Amino acid sequence: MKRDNLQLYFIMGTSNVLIQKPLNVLEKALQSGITMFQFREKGPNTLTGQAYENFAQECQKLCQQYNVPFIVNDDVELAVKLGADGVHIGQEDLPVSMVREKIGSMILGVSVHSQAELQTALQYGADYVGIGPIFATSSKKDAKPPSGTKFLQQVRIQYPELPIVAIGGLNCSNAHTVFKAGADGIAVISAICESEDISNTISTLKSFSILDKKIK
Ligand SMILES: Nc1nc(C(F)(F)F)ncc1COP(=O)(O)OP(=O)(O)O
Ligand SMILES: [Mg+2]
Repeated sequence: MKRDNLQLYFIMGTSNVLIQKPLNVLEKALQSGITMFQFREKGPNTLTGQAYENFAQECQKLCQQYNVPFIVNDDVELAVKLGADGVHIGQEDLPVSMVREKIGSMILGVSVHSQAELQTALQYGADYVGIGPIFATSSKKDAKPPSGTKFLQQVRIQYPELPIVAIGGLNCSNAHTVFKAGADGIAVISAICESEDISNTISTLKSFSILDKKIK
C-alpha cells in the first residue's frame, strides 16, 4: 500500500445510500477518482448471508476494474475468502495480533484513538491507522466524541512516515484542516453517498491534499 492510496478513501454500505443504487454510487465514485474503497456493511437492515457476500463481490469486482484497493471492514473471514486487498479493524473487533496472523501480507488498517492503541497497532504491523472521529459523524451510531485534530497532529509529529487517514464528519468545507494537520488522506461516507454531484465532490475533496502539498 502506498500512502497516496489513502488520499480519498470512500467507505460505503447499503445503509449509507438513500436513493441511488449502492453499486451505481460506487462506480461513479471510482470513475471520479477515489483512491481506496472500504466495504462496510453493518447496522440495522443491512445485507446478511449470501446477499451480503454477493454484494461484497460486486463491490470488489468494480474496484478491480478501476485498480482501486478493496478493503473489508471488520469481517476478516470474508476478506480472506474473497482475496480482498485488506481489512480494517477497530478496537471492538478481533485483536490486531490475531488479524495480522490470519491475513498474512494483506493491507491492515486499524482505528486508533490513543497512544496505547497506536503502539499496539504499530507493534503488529498496521499498514495505516485511521484517526477520528475528527468531527461529529452521523454515519457511525456508536462513534466516540469528536476528537478534533490534536491527536492526529501528535501522531504525525511522532511518526512522520506513518500512513494516516482521518475520518469523521469530513466534507468539502472542513477536509482541508486534516490535511494541514498531517493526514495523508481522508475517509468519507456521507460526503459522497449524499452528494448531488459525486464527481464534483470528489475532485474538491482531492484538491485539498494536492493544494496542501503546494502550500507546505
Ligand atoms: N471503519 C473505519 N475505517 C477507518 C478508516 F481508516 F478506513 F478511515 N477508520 C475508522 C473506522 C471505524 O472502525 P471501527 O472503530 O472498527 O468502527 P466500525 O467497524 O463501526 O467502522
Ligand atoms: Mg470495526
